[in-house]
Amino acid sequence: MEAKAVQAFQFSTMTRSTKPERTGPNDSLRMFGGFKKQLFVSSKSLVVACSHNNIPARTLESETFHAPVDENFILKSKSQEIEPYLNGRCIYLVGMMGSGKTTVGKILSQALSYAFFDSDALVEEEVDGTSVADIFKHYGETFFRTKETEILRKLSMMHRNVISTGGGAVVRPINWKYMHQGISVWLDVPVEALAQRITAVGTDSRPLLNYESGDAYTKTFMRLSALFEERSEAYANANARVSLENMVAKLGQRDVSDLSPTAIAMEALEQIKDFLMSEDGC
Ligand SMILES: Nc1ncnc2c1ncn2[C@@H]1O[C@H](COP(=O)(O)OP(=O)(O)O)[C@@H](O)[C@H]1O
Ligand SMILES: O=C(O)C1=C[C@@H](OP(=O)(O)O)[C@@H](O)[C@H](O)C1
Ligand SMILES: [Mg+2]
Repeated sequence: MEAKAVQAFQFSTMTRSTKPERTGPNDSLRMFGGFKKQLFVSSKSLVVACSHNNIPARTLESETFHAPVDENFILKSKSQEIEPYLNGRCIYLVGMMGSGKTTVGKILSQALSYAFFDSDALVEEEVDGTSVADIFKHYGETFFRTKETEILRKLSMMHRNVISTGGGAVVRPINWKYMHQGISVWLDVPVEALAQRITAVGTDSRPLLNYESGDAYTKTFMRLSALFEERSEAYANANARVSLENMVAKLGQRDVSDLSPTAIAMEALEQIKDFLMSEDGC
């Protein structure tokens, strides 16, 4: 797909949330830390009308996940706080299969009014709509990785995108050359939770998980554990890290399964803010 086509693709598929309409006359001052930026926010709920499907939404939806308005209010406020400091740089989500890159990426893109791309989907498009599983089956993993690198090269020339990468993108150093044009965020999810999520939806779409014997969960857990062992150092190259285990401790939640994709998106913005401040030497 030529860069021009990718740009055209961006505009044809871009789903930008429209500017939020604030409600309530009594704006109250609420200091959001970080860049000592004062954000006047309405004391009432924030109605976010998403252009996606032209359905005015009281909540941002990502597939089957709905977040209460207050979570979206905070998400939008945090994104407005850091957006000026991003200077249009792309956000790359990295992490193991099942870590929520695609789900959280869509939510982040809406909050930042960025376009959203899933690198797997772009690879499939590049191979005439062939699924990732069939690309692995008919052309092999090396062919897939070459296409993945080409897609990341083209995306690195664009701005204002949230890009959910495939779980193996971190393995090739050349891919980091492209992802470091933007800001990379590692969604660090315990392998047990990954195995539960992927077992719930099946492993057919993830060809690297179809080798172990045993029941679906055990097979998936064993394979993910082996992959994580190989890759954990590569994921640590990311500029920012969202540790769901740290979130559980910080928020006093019982388990990582209690963390909604929107809450994880908020934490991602928090970690991006910390990275930006470290860049500024704050
Ligand atoms: N925070 C979450 N809590 C529970 N399930 C989640 C969460 N985030 C994603 N999922 C589910 O986990 C599966 C994998 O999510 P996905 O976004 O496809 O991950 P990735 O792109 O990293 O492989 C999907 O079924 C998705 O609905
Ligand atoms: O971890 C991996 O090597 C892969 C992860 C997949 O993407 P998700 O992380 O979105 O499942 C997809 O790129 C392919 O099956 C390879
Ligand atoms: Mg994905």
